[in-house]
Amino acid sequence: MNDKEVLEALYATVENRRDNPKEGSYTCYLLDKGIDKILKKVGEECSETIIAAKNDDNSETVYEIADLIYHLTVMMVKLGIPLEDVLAELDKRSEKTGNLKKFHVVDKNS
Ligand SMILES: N=c1c2ncn([C@@H]3O[C@H](COP(=O)(O)OP(=O)(O)OP(=O)(O)O)[C@@H](O)[C@H]3O)c2ncn1[C@@H]1O[C@H](COP(=O)(O)O)[C@@H](O)[C@H]1O
Repeated sequence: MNDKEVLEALYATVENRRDNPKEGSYTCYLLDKGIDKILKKVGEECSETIIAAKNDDNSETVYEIADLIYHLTVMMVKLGIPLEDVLAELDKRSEKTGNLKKFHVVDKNS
């Protein structure tokens, strides 16, 4: 899977848990608890990411960023925010500053 597909697969999994609840699923547990619980988890994972980054522990920081992205994805699904909206917003900013050209980045996702 390329980077974009990884995010799309995660988003689709969370939507699937919402539409087809599964016994023992942590995602279902969070979605059932509601938006306040999900936002609390986003806050916690954000703080844990900051602590790991401050400790100069890149492997722990990567782990915490992944936790944060997962909880943000649950939040997006709960709020009905499509992944495409976030990707489009990032893409718009990238076009504005010409990032791909400026840094000679090869866009492997296109
Ligand atoms: N990416 C994740 C992911 N990242 C973190 N977590 C869970 O997030 C939880 C966070 O742990 P914490 O210690 O902070 O929280 P806790 O004390 O267990 O629970 P709380 O009472 O604080 O909510 C752990 O249970 C992790 O397993 C995730 N759970 C699921 N996914 C993805 O969602 C898919 C479906 O998972 P289920 O919904 O569990 O089937 C998985 O295949 C993954 O792709």
